[in-house]
Amino acid sequence: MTESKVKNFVIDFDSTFTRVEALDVLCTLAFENEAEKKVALAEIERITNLAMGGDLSFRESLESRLKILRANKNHIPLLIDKLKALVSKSFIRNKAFLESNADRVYILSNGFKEFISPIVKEYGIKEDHVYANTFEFDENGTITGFDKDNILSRSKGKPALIDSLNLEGDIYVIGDGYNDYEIRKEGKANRFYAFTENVKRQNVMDYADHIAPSLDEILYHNNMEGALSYPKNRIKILLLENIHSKGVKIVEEEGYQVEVHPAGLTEDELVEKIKDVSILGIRSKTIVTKRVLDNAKRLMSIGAFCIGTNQIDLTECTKRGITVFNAPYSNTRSVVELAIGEMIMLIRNLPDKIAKMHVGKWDKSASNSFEVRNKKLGIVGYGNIGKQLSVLAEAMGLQVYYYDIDERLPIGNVTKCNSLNEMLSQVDIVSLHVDGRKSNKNIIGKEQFDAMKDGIIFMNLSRGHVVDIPELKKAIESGKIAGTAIDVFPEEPLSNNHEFVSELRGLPNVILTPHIGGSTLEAQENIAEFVPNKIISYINSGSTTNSVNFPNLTLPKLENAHRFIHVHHNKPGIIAEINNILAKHDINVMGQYLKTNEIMGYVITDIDKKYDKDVIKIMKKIEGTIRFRVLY
Ligand SMILES: NC(=O)c1ccc[n+]([C@@H]2O[C@H](COP(=O)([O-])OP(=O)(O)OC[C@H]3O[C@@H](n4cnc5c(N)ncnc54)[C@H](O)[C@@H]3O)[C@@H](O)[C@H]2O)c1
Ligand SMILES: O=C(O)CC[C@@H](O)C(=O)O
Repeated sequence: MTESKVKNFVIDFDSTFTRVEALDVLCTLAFENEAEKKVALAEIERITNLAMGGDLSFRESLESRLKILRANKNHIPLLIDKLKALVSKSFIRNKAFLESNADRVYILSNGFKEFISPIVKEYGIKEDHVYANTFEFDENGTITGFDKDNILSRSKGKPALIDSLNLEGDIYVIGDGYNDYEIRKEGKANRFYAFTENVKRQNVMDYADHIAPSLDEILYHNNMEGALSYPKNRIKILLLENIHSKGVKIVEEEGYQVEVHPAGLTEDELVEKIKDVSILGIRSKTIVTKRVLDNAKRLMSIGAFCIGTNQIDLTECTKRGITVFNAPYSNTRSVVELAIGEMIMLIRNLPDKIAKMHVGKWDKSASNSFEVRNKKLGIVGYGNIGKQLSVLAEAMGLQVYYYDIDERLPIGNVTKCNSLNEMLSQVDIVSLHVDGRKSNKNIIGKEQFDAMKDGIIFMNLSRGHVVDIPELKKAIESGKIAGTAIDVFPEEPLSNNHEFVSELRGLPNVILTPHIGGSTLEAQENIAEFVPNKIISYINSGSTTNSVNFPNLTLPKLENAHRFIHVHHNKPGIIAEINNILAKHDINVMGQYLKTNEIMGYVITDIDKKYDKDVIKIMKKIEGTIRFRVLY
């Protein structure tokens, strides 16, 4: 068929316009007895799938399903109410499109007019554009069958009906079933979109001209203005390092194309993978280098599903207008609880005692075993974790000291120290909670171990590179350190299938844990909810609340406006230039928000719906522009 400018959209109803098969819902209404309902529903679903996959004629499938149903006229209003709440999300979103294109939108269904018409009417679809079967009832109102003369009740009814309509222009069929594809197969449509928002049938997708996970995708594919400036299914998100299923579910429900990988990736692997990725989700193992970012042409945002962001080249992200989000508090408590547990284990000399028990040695003695009460705990890095640790430690009777490079408000009765060595020389237990900045490499080395009291308990649950490991080993072997807990290492295996290699293996009274300070189910679940929601809010509205590298702007919801998002190098005059361009094009500004940091400026301008599209090209050309995006 040749393509014309007039586009007619022929839309299936069950599992396309609505999220469900209407007869399945009718079945749940018609059967009161649960056991019967279950059996009937399973049989109806089986028959529906046979027909939708093209393995059973539609007439046979309809007859069999209605026989099982034994539904009544009274069920129909209830069914309509249920279905109204089950319209597909992208159809609800694009109601305005359906209304304004009512002359070119048709519903073509093997379902029943009695419930389809009242539902689609609310979306502006005309009564005489609805083609479907009609029920037959007996004198008691029981549904006994359907109008056999209706062309749609016959096999290949859909192509025959379209043929009879003699529509002017192109015909684009949108549906989830083989019978929808048949219209194209019979040469009665220009294009068949396999609609997969609700169900995915491989044998239908295989025949499609285009697979459409939403109506937004179809409108975008046809260059038609829908509710979204960019369909979500075109946004690919790559989630690495076993991110909690809750996070995966959130981004799937948002409509993104999701790829999940259980382990971290090497730089080479990531360089390949990142090419078509718009959002990257990682934890602490994946190193996002400049080389990775050079290959990340579509990357808009990175989610660190953890606290630390030292594994990401933040400066390079900022230069490219890529936002980075993390979960700054979600696993704080988990780390603190582990630190408390470990300091008690170590001060009682438990790791060695436990190991002996496992080889049959009974070593009951109090030597080298102490209480933590009244001991002095030194915290290096008095940030979120350091502070929370100090609160719990004080509650257990420890005297807490801290050292931080920045000014930090002491909480409770803690003592602030003016230098690291001053603190190290007086405490019995030291716990590191500094951030992972590069300059923190080996902040604990020979000099610091020498400054410590003999028999100290030493713990690092922050970042591996902050401790000089060979010097730590010497301090353990010399007895300077009586007990050690290390959760983080300069080199960590990429996955559980790789060996853990460290010179700390096998040393006395040493607890080695595989970077699990934040690995509790509570923390992982919190993180998996927090980070995706920040990213989604950024993609949908431009809000950068809690971003690690962008100026933080919390924006109002976009309503009845277009939003221009302009990211630029922080230099004078850009906002004036933006506003001059808008004024020259007679664009009415409804709101404007600006925030800068030392590297970049972030300007959001909400404008009236109608504007000259050329302005987009001009905005992108403003000198110093890093990224420009339009939202509606
Ligand atoms: N083991 C785990 O599983 C796990 C879990 C969560 C967080 N972490 C790590 O724990 C660390 C602390 O996390 P947080 O949420 O408390 O971070 P935070 O940013 O709130 O606190 C870090 C503190 O360290 C201070 N600091 C930085 N360098 C210092 C130095 N050289 N000397 C003294 N103080 C210094 C900072 O000023 C800040 O107050 C981070 O490295 C984080 O990545 C590890
Ligand atoms: O879960 C992880 O991989 C990292 C945990 C921790 O180091 C963090 O930075 O939050």
